[in-house]
Amino acid sequence: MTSLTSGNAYGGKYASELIETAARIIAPGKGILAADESTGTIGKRLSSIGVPNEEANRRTLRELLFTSPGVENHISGVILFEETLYQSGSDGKPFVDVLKSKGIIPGIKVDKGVMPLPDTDGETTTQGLDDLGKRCAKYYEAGARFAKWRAVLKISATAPSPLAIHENAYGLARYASICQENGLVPIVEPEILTDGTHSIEVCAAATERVLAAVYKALSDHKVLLEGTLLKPNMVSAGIDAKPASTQEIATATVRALQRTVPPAVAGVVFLSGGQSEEDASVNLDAMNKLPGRKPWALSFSYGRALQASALKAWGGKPDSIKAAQEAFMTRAKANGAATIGQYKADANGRQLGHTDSLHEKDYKY
Ligand SMILES: O=C(COP(=O)(O)O)[C@@H](O)[C@H](O)[C@H](O)COP(=O)(O)O
Repeated sequence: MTSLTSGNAYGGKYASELIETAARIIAPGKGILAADESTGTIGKRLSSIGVPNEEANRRTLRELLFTSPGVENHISGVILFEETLYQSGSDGKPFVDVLKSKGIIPGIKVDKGVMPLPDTDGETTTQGLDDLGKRCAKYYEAGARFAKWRAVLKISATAPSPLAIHENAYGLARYASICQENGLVPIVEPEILTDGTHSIEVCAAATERVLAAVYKALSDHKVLLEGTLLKPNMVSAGIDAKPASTQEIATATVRALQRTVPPAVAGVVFLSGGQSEEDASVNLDAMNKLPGRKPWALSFSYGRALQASALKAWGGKPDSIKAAQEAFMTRAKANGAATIGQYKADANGRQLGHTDSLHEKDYKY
């Protein structure tokens, strides 16, 4: 019989392990916590609650998330920033071991941020390929089993331009290939920002063009799709346009995926992209409730939409850690239910602040 890893795809020593890791991450009812904010970004989050951006405070925030009672019931993987991969909790236990002891898979952000593409309308390319193989090998050794690389695209009269689409698609594909050679499941993240006044149809067309280019590039680089995850934006109207309905977002997003993402891809883990916590849950739930062909798991890899209420509830106060953990678990549970189309919208969401927009203009770093 032909093996799963033959054909035009990576079939090296990690092939079966990659397929297994990806399958564990997209277990029904579970998804990914993106806790990979770089030092600058976490600084913004901490300053919003009046907490200084110091290693001890970054550690406390991450520790409260990773040790929330029952976190393993809804979270299958956590994306870490390099500092956190090598950090230990207040009891001296390495965070990697804390996660592994709960059956949660540690992941690592490996991109080094974006650079402008000259002569474009503020478009960018992502950096970090040069020493990536060495870094992936080191991260695997440290316990990471998946990785994340974020390409950032935008919508304007001229964007996403053919140059930005090509450059970012091939950057993602090269990254994915290097990850697989080193045993890490690549999360392929081509994020189209929501900034703008464009309609949902414009976003749908741009998302389809970008995803089609990404899968052509992944094929050219012989990436084993079964050992990858896609982290796309949901298809929606621009932040300054009339908002689309939940049903419109769910339908347009699933249609864009159907048209461009091969069934071999293990799963799709959406980014929240500045949606409110409640919208991120409701939209994911609506996609999973939609009838029609969906050969991949539809799950989450949220940063802001999993952490915003927890951050507020914590406020940097030791006495509020339990309250912060409860707030985090409320969102983790909601999104876990949404992965199987069983989330019931939160009637109290407005009072609790879960419906506040988490959008940040021009979210690059
Ligand atoms: O992709 C992500 C999804 O975040 P989101 O759900 O949109 O808040 C995250 O991993 C972000 O990329 C991460 O929080 C950004 O941190 P920086 O790399 O900007 O510091």
